[in-house]
Amino acid sequence: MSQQCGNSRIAGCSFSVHPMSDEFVEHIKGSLKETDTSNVWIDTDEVTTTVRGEIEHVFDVTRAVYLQIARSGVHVAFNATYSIGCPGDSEGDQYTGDIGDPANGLRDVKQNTNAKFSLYPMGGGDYMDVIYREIDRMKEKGIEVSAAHYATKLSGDVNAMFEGLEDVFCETEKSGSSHTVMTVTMSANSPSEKGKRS
Ligand SMILES: Cc1ncc(C[n+]2csc(CCO)c2C)c(N)n1
Repeated sequence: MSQQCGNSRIAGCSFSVHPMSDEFVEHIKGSLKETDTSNVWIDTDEVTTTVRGEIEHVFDVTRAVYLQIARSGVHVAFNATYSIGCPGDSEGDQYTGDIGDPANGLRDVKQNTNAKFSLYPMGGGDYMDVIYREIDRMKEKGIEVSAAHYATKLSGDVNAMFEGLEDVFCETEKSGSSHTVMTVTMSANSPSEKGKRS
């Protein structure tokens, strides 16, 4: 595999979903099958799925896989690392440019979700200013925001959450970060949500 950075601003995400159910294999394989992945380069192995392409398609696909499972009511956890700037290879470069609109719907599914995210704007200077500015952007999306160690905690509607995170990622990139990394951990239908006790 080439270790050279590609020239294109291809985005990517390595992510996993963990449904807390005996039927986890069906949930994982089913969600990947139900999701339209035609606008991204995709590879699934025993640990994660990696998607690469334009930012809007990377977010559309990761949101859809998570939502396919979350909307069934099963408790599901999601872990993702989004990156743009120095992918280290050029796999998927054919998925860059104007290749169409996001292919997955599910935009009107109403589902509450809790998450923590961490933003790493590299190479632009003033990284803490960028992080504080982008946390405020999540508040403007109507997402409840609170502090956590090494991350920011988020709570709210899942589609607003993904929209906000996509905006954060885009705006960080646009405002001068040469390599942006964002980690997200998310959970839906957690039993500990009810009354926040267990
Ligand atoms: C999005 C996503 N991609 C891959 C895995 C890894 N994985 C764990 S069990 C399983 C199905 C049986 O092979 C797979 C592919 C994951 N958890 N989530």
